Amino acid sequence: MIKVGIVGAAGRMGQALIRACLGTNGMSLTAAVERKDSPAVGKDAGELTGIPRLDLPVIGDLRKAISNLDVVIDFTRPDATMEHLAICREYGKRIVIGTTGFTSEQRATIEHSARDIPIVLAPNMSVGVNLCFKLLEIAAKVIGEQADIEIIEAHHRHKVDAPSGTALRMGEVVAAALGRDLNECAVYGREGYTGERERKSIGFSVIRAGDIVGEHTVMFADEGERVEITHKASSRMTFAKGAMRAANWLMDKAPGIYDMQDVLGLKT
Ligand SMILES: NC(=O)C1=CN([C@@H]2O[C@H](COP(=O)(O)OP(=O)(O)OC[C@H]3O[C@@H](n4cnc5c(N)ncnc54)[C@H](OP(=O)(O)O)[C@@H]3O)[C@@H](O)[C@H]2O)C=CC1
Ligand SMILES: O=C(O)C1=N[C@H](C(=O)O)C[C@H](O)C1
Repeated sequence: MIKVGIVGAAGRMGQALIRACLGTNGMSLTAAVERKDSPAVGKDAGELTGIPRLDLPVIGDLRKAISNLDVVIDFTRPDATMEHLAICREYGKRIVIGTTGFTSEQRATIEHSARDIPIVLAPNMSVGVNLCFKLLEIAAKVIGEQADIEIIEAHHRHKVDAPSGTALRMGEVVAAALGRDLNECAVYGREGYTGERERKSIGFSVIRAGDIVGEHTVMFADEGERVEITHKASSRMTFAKGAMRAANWLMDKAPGIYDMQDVLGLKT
């Protein structure tokens, strides 16, 4: 059995991850971790998730469990993930990171840590979104040069980072396929007297509303026609199952940084 520790256990994703872990053959939920002052600490991980008792109390410090884990799954906040990553590195443990919103310095630290431990880092663990990344590469190569490219994403009212990690990755995929640098061509929202659209810009629009789980559209708009590639998640279980797949895949991997394209065998 693969011994799994879930950090951010009381969160929206944490609860889905607990259910996904319990439903995955060969995986054993060994630790459920929250921040140390969370009201969830001490509560039963099953009851917290709305399922029967697991007799596994939520703990407030990953260090208390790390020696007994094979892999840590972290969907929390960037600063918290950096702390958990440091603990995994110290103890030589694998980590699957689903958190989004890292600064470029934090990303560099994650990449540096991958010299010592195997890491899956992916802004979206659903199969469908990862398939969309491949479709976007094709679309960008076929019509990207002449089309105006706009990325629109919508998420629930509680989401704290924008644009979503997935939308940013979509932008990176499209920009790379066209030989552009996203840092130079991205336009994040428009307001006031903007002037005409820059030909080679990639625009981002963000919606935060209600309980939307996660929706992404990339629009390639030419004159006379447009192509839209859209993904709509209707349940967080799609991300949670992807994270279990990533954790299982990571078990025999050497230290390094991997993403869901590696896990799903989509790298060309
Ligand atoms: N890669 C993917 O496929 C997906 C990625 N995500 C990303 O996952 C992250 C979490 O999303 P979501 O579950 O909706 O957010 P939530 O706010 O619901 O959950 C985050 C949890 O992490 C907890 N937390 C914060 N700090 C710590 C800490 N130091 N130690 C342990 N736990 C901590 C929070 O506790 P508290 O609330 O008490 O602060 C909270 O329970 C986001 O970055 C989101 O973008 C989401 C879905 C899919
Ligand atoms: O915060 C969320 O909910 C989600 N975050 C991820 C992102 O930022 O891309 C993935 C998913 O869309 C849900």
